[in-house]
Amino acid sequence: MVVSINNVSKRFGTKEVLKNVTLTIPDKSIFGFVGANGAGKTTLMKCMLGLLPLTSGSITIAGEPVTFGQTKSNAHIGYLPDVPEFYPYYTAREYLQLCAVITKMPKSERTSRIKELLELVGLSQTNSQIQAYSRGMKQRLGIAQALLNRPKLLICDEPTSALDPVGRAQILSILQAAKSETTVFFSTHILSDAEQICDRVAMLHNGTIIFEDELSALQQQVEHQFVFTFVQSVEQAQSRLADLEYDMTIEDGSLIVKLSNESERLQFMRELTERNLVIQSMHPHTRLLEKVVLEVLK
Ligand SMILES: Nc1ncnc2c1ncn2[C@@H]1O[C@H](COP(=O)(O)OP(=O)(O)OP(=O)(O)O)[C@@H](O)[C@H]1O
Repeated sequence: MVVSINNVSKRFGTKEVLKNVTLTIPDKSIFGFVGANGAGKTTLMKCMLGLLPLTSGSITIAGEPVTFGQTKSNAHIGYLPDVPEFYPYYTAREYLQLCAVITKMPKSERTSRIKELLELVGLSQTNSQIQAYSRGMKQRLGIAQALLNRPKLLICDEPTSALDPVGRAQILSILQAAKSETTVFFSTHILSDAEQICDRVAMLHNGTIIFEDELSALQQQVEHQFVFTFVQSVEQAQSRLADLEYDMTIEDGSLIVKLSNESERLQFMRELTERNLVIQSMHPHTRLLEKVVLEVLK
């Protein structure tokens, strides 16, 4: 386990922001840390970086206990804050060269590591100064900087939140590629981002972890579920199908039906035709985290 968070609580005055949080993060995985704004995600990340003292509990990173202030454990961490700051008049290459000097990277490694990282984040062909960068480009440079010294853990605070869909997709694919050399821990309030790349997901709600699981285990919960909308109202459709023994529920104006195999799906289509129900749309259920979250919070 690269990270072990044991019973961590954090209070600001009388306000308890983290309540007995326990999490372990396996090596070389992508761990999605999901929660609404204000849930306490940044607070936990700052605790992992030794930037905030814990009220109680303990955290270990790569076997090293985290202490408040100058913590040795930070030697194993690369960190991308939600709004990374750079020297605006440098190019990406110059900036990474400066970081390599500051962090005392051996000279013999610098050129090849910087080349490798610029390629990873798609900035190898960009020679403009950072001041001309889009938000997405700055986030990508931030990832390159965080990965420079081959950390065992990459922590990213809401790396996709401020980006358009293309920028978000680029960041997600970079994080996925980074997994071959490090463990990625990233926070987000965008459930579909976590769903796309995470091996494991934990959800923080009001300072408490309300679920934590392998994404594949969550996926099983919605496997074989299909979402139908009809020309008729969903209530009408449900009542016309009421005599059949399908597992059906209504969600947001759609009918969710469990159809476990091809013959069940074909039979269901026949039933729809026989009952004069006209399909407007049909697709597999994919919003699984949203569904799990709604169920947990019910
Ligand atoms: N230094 C502080 N003093 C007092 N309260 C704080 C402090 N830092 C954070 N908080 C409070 O703790 C709660 C959790 O904040 P935090 O920034 O950890 O949430 P978050 O999940 O990262 O949300 P966001 O996505 O909006 O950043 C918020 O109510 C915030 O106001």
